[in-house]
Amino acid sequence: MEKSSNNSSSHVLIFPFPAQGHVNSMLKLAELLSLSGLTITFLNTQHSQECLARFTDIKARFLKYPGFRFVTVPDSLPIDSGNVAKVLDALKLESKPVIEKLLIESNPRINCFIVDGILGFVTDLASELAIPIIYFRTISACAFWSYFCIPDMIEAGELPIKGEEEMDRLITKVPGMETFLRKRDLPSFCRANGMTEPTFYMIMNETQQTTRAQALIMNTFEDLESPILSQIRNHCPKTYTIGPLHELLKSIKIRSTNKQELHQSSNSLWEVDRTCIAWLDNQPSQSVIYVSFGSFANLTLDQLIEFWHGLINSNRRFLWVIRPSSVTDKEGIVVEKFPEELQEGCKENGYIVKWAPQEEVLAHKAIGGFLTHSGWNSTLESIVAGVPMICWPYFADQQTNSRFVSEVWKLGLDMKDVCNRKVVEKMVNDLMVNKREEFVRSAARMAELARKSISEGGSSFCNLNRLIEDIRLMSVQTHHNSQEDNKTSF
Ligand SMILES: O=c1ccn([C@@H]2O[C@H](COP(=O)(O)OP(=O)(O)O[C@H]3O[C@H](CO)[C@@H](O)[C@H](O)[C@H]3O)[C@@H](O)[C@H]2O)c(=O)[nH]1
Ligand SMILES: C[C@H]1CC[C@@H]2C(C(=O)O)=CO[C@@H](O)[C@@H]21
Repeated sequence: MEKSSNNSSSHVLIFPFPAQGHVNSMLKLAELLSLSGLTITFLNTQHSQECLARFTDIKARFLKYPGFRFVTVPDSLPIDSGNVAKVLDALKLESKPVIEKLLIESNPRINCFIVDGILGFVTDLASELAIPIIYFRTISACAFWSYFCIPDMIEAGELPIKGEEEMDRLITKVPGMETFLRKRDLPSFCRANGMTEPTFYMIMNETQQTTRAQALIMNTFEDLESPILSQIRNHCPKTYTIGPLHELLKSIKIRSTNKQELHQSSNSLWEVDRTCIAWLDNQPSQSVIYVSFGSFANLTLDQLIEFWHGLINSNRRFLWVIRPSSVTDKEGIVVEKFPEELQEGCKENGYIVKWAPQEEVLAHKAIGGFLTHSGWNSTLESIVAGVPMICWPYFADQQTNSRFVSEVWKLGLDMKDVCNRKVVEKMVNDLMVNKREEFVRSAARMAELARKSISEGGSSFCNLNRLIEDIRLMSVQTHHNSQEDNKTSF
């Protein structure tokens, strides 16, 4: 990546939705842009910033970039999957004055605003000040495209879904997915109970607003989602695919430091328990299934027990991330202490942590499979590591991602809408033993394509350079505009 001698005037404001999957990928983009010499202001909520400061090396890491600074906005509401629309309203209230001040008063002037694709409320503000805005939607292209087609599905009567018996019916109004996308594979908010919620309308509207942005950034790569990307580009012609971002960042950092090995930095909002790496070191090659449901998903105690029996009955080794406060009883009360017999049963073949160094875990030679909620970062991390998946999608984009993992990319099995010990046991054994060969073959092929896309000359590598060049051009343009403004005001 070339550093420009004329960067000082290129100042980018970056603003993620305050949740792990979003902050993680937008920080990676921020680091890539910093490496190219751009000036970056990264806007976090107080809570995200405090967690990052406590549990990661971000302070030291970003100190290396003289043009980089963090700015915080006051906390809104705590994030959970049940109150997304309310969280957004509160975030809007808290962050708008801070953003307005940054856009008007920053020196050097902000000449590009990269905002999370679900925070479109800043678009009017940016456009009033003639500041170019780029959306970064942190989900897959396939999930984005199904959100985008919701108005067409409603018009055709395919939504709302009328009952459970319709769930396996194919959707006809998402171009490119007619042969495999069932109603149950649409983002969870499209389900009967979700469509009455404000979150459904909020996400549908945010997605439609994407066409107002100057450009769209996606953490994906052309070889993975090219037919869907062609559909998206009919509406958002300037779509930069720059994923898998974590691998692109790693390879550019390795190149720029001339080191073969890189100390893995995390962007975790939880404390990472590294003891699991020592445990993995003592396990046979490809023998362990890694189990993690990301940062939003909560399990009921009944579901936890089904997974637990399924894993133990499979006789496979497992490493399981159980986030603090992520299991509740029938009344919705958090369960922190699990039944004794479950803990006993785990001792022989399992290891449990509250939060793992996931990228490193997936790259470990002992890992042979991933039981995942199909969050987009986890899916990409698994693809890069060549690890096949069992998908148990929890909400949002995950329902669509899991369909692509199983039906389109053939990288694993989809356990959507089922949580039963017999099914868990069977799927774990299918993934790890019975059908292993076919999954490992396609996973290795896709990992190779991912690596190609981020290496020099690859699609994501080139798109990142294009993005950087376009941001530099924006700074020339906004500089010119502000001089014109000054002329008229004098
Ligand atoms: O023990 C753990 C568990 C997870 N992670 C990391 O946390 C991130 C989790 O991201 P993701 O897999 O995308 O899941 P969520 O945190 O649930 O992400 C939210 O944001 C994503 C991006 O928009 C969406 O795709 C998801 O559906 C949404 O739930 C990944 O980078 C993981 O490596 C760890 O480091 N350690
Ligand atoms: C808070 C969730 C609602 C939808 C968001 C999203 C998206 O971009 O559509 C992905 O996953 C979740 O983190 C967000």
